[in-house]
Amino acid sequence: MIKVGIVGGTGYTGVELLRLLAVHPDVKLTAITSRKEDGLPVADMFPSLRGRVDLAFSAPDKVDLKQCDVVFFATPHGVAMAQAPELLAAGVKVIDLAADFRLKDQASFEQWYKIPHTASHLLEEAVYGLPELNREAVKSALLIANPGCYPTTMQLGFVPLLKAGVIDAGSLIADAKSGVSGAGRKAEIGTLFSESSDNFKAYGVSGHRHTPETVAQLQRFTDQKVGLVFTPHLVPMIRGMHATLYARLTKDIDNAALQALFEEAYKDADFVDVMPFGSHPETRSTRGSNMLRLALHRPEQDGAPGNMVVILVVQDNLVKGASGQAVQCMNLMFGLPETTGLQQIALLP
Ligand SMILES: NC(=O)C1=CN([C@@H]2O[C@H](COP(=O)(O)OP(=O)(O)OC[C@H]3O[C@@H](n4cnc5c(N)ncnc54)[C@H](OP(=O)(O)O)[C@@H]3O)[C@@H](O)[C@H]2O)C=CC1
Ligand SMILES: CC(=O)N[C@@H](CCC(=O)OP(=O)(O)O)C(=O)O
Repeated sequence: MIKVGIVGGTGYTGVELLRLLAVHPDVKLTAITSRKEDGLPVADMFPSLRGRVDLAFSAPDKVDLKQCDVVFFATPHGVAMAQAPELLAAGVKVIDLAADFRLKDQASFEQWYKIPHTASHLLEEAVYGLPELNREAVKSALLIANPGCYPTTMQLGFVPLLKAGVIDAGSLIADAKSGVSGAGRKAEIGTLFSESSDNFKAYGVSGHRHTPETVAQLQRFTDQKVGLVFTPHLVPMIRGMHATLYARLTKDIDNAALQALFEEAYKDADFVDVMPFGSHPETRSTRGSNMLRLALHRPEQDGAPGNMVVILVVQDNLVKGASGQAVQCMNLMFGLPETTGLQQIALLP
């Protein structure tokens, strides 16, 4: 059994890790931290876990995380970088759901996250945990930088086209919407019911920290210089993410060949569903599951196939966009089948 520790067990990605790992056949939950809830049985805070998780939260300084085989950090940016060096030195694998190790460039991290990087010597060794694009590296990783939720949708949507060299990499557009759980469980005015329900707004339009992360990753797949306009929105739903991606075609390619590019790219990907051309994936078709669904469209111009391709991508921000993806990485790091414990079908309605 893999002994698992979770730092930040009371947040949304923390409890999502608990939901998935409590029924994972190869995992023994060993330590779950919370600074505020030290001593409280986990199932007292989350009754959905009654009978499944019999641990109590421990303050981070009261628990020896070095007894674990792997520690997940479901914490704000900056927490994992403080503890990862010691854990790695003790032979413990680390999966950070925050951004501490996502950007290889320290200056870029410090510019976007406004905190000094205190473990920059680990940036090079950290592996970006997007298995569909990085599977072999994930398998041998000791330190995983789990992608942000928006970057997962953008990369899985754009990469097959970039790799094939059929689009202009310099003019990518991503118009994405997230459920409110994407902002975490901490109290904030913007996520109050009366602020976020019956309302719809864009944010971070002039610059969002997921842009440099996504551009850096997309750049791995093309010699062209990547340019991305990314506009995130907050929508009045709890879970779910929908991205509408736009790319300008530079090659003469028909719709069947476009579709074939995606089917080929994801033929071995259990968690990417390439839907029939022209489909309209719904966020609820991924709710609670680790599946990301996408579909291609080619709007007509003057009665002929136009030169823009539109990719619709949906996922659950807390599962494929965070905790499910982190468990997918853990499975690969420990030599398990990638899908272990992640076979849930989405909840409907
Ligand atoms: N929500 C989402 O959809 C996604 C989130 N992420 C990333 O995952 C991480 C966690 O997000 P989320 O679960 O939403 O956040 P939450 O705000 O819901 O939870 C944060 C957790 O971290 C703990 N925590 C806070 N500060 C510290 C600290 N200094 N030391 C130790 N523990 C701390 C909190 O518990 P306590 O205060 O009791 O210690 C709490 O359990 C973030 O970095 C986020 O950016 C990534 C992808 C998607
Ligand atoms: C709705 C909402 O606020 N979403 C968060 C993204 C959450 C996440 O994936 O991001 P990080 O791990 O990079 O912080 C945001 O826009 O910052």
